[in-house]
Amino acid sequence: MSKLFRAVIMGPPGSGKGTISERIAHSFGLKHLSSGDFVRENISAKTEAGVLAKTYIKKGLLVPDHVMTRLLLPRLEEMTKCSWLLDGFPRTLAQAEALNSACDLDVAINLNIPLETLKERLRHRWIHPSSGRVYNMCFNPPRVQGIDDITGEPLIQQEDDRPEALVARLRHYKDVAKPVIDFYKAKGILYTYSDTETDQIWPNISTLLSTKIPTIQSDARCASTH
Ligand SMILES: Nc1ccn([C@H]2C[C@H](O)[C@@H](COP(=O)(O)OP(=O)(O)OP(=O)(O)O)O2)c(=O)n1
Ligand SMILES: Nc1nc2c(ncn2[C@@H]2O[C@H](COP(=O)(O)OP(=O)(O)O)[C@@H](O)[C@H]2O)c(=O)[nH]1
Repeated sequence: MSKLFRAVIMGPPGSGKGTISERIAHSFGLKHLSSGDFVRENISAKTEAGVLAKTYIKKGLLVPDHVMTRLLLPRLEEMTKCSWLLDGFPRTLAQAEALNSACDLDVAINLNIPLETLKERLRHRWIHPSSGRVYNMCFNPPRVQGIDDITGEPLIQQEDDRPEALVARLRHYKDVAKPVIDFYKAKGILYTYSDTETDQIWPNISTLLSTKIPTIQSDARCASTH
């Protein structure tokens, strides 16, 4: 009997969610769903939820739960034949509860990375805004400094990746993420990884997923979005 695999990945800004999600998508053929990318797509397409979301993001605020769930859940409901990994959602307990009513998760990956490491990584993070591709000038630099490998377009640094902004973002993250972590712990699906290096964490995540995913038939595997 084929079974679809559903996972979420959580962690503070800079913890490596995007980087690890790409590795998981590539190695296990899951679809990587980035909630940040969904938000950006909706803003560009000027959908009702996108227009609303933009008013919050412009002020540096999180998009309210009802807007995020309105934006995300219909997309998930379309993916009835796909195994997926959701990155950046849920961020709050209300989002986790809404997701729980829509589908059963198999695994919640939680990245627990020291503050100093996060600061250092985000200081060197460069982004290709239209695709969401992420680089790090030390860990995975672009081929040409300041230029996206695929499109040749310029890379940018995000204002809120500055160390001063990061401390406030992290404090907020801890407050809202704690109940979500407890929610998944109580369900028995939480897997927490603590280290300063993605390359140390990755083999452990890969081992975990190898034990969970072989039962999934190949027709339930979907290509990555990137
Ligand atoms: N559950 C979510 C997901 C996203 N967003 C909004 C706020 C973010 O500023 C924006 C982009 O989301 P990303 O996850 O791409 O970006 P961040 O910079 O917040 O995340 P990180 O630094 O963890 O990669 O979308 C939100 O409010 N709630
Ligand atoms: N030095 C270093 N940088 C890393 C490591 N893992 C990820 N990065 C970089 O750190 C930044 C944050 O990673 P990202 O995947 O965007 O994290 P997210 O905010 O949780 O999605 C990016 O610039 C990555 O390229 C690592 O092990 N070491």
